[in-house]
Amino acid sequence: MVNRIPYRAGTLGRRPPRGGAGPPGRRGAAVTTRRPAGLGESAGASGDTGLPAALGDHLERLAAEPRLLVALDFDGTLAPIVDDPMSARALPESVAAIDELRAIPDTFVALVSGRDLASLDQLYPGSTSLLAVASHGGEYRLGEHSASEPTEGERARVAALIAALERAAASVEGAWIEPKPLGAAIHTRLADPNTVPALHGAARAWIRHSDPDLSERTGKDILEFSILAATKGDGIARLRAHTAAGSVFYAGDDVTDEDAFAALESGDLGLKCGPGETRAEHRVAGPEEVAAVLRALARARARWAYAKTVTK
Ligand SMILES: O=P(O)(O)OC[C@H]1O[C@H](O[C@H]2O[C@H](CO)[C@@H](O)[C@H](O)[C@H]2O)[C@H](O)[C@@H](O)[C@@H]1O
Repeated sequence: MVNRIPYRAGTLGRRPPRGGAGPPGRRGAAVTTRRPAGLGESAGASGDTGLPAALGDHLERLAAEPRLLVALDFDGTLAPIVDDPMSARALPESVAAIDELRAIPDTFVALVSGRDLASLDQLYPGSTSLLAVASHGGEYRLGEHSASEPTEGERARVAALIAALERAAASVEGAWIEPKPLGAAIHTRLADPNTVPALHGAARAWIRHSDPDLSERTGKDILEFSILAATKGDGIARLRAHTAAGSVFYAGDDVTDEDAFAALESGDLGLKCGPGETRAEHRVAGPEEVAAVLRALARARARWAYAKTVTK
């Protein structure tokens, strides 16, 4: 039986099973803390940041942008991947750099996540004072503006989806369902990988038969379905328009972040975190290295802001 213990007080939620449900060696395996090629090496490194020269130069150019948007994926980018999604936390070094950035005039920081807005707010202290795009572009909070609540009909579709996925996951040890306001996700990080294709097949068969208009997304040990087809690329476009930013920095680690990278324009900076195919221009090894990049960007941006005040 799948473990289904409520884990989010006051909202729908499930906690993944604890204690050895997963295949050997899976726990924590996704986090890479290795120094990326070029980071900390002198050859080709940029100034005193230790970053690869191309990345360091690009950060310097971005730092001098009159209006800058820094948009950041949460899981796997700010927060190392963990077994229990509600235990994920952004690295303190990244939070410190974000706080520095958001204090600089004409510098906008946004979280862009597949999580729903409520869970993002629960995990990231101070998130309510940042711009946010959640549910892979389906929910957002841009100052006064936020996405409308799902209608009664949409809620009924989501409830039917959740019930179907829970039925499908019930017999798969280690699999569990994360409900969201606009859909639901099947988590299989703790399941035997051999059991996953049949579970995904059963879910997709129900969707084909019962609600073929649902959109599907894949990610790290996760398969998600939503009543909205919005993407993180839509989120970037919305954020760019809202902030009137001249350039965008975006960092992300997973498949759905590719939609955000695809929405970047000339001069913007895409940073892929970790392995895997990407259309991002730059790459680092993991969340620790993302923190180093954010720190470098915050310092460069602060220098730029200071220089602007003294030359006025
Ligand atoms: O867009 P993101 O902020 O990266 O969110 C993507 C999904 O993140 C969460 O799942 C992932 O992280 C979990 C915690 O590290 C991990 O256990 C899971 O295997 C990953 O897929 C979150 O639970 C999902 O709702 C997000 O869509």
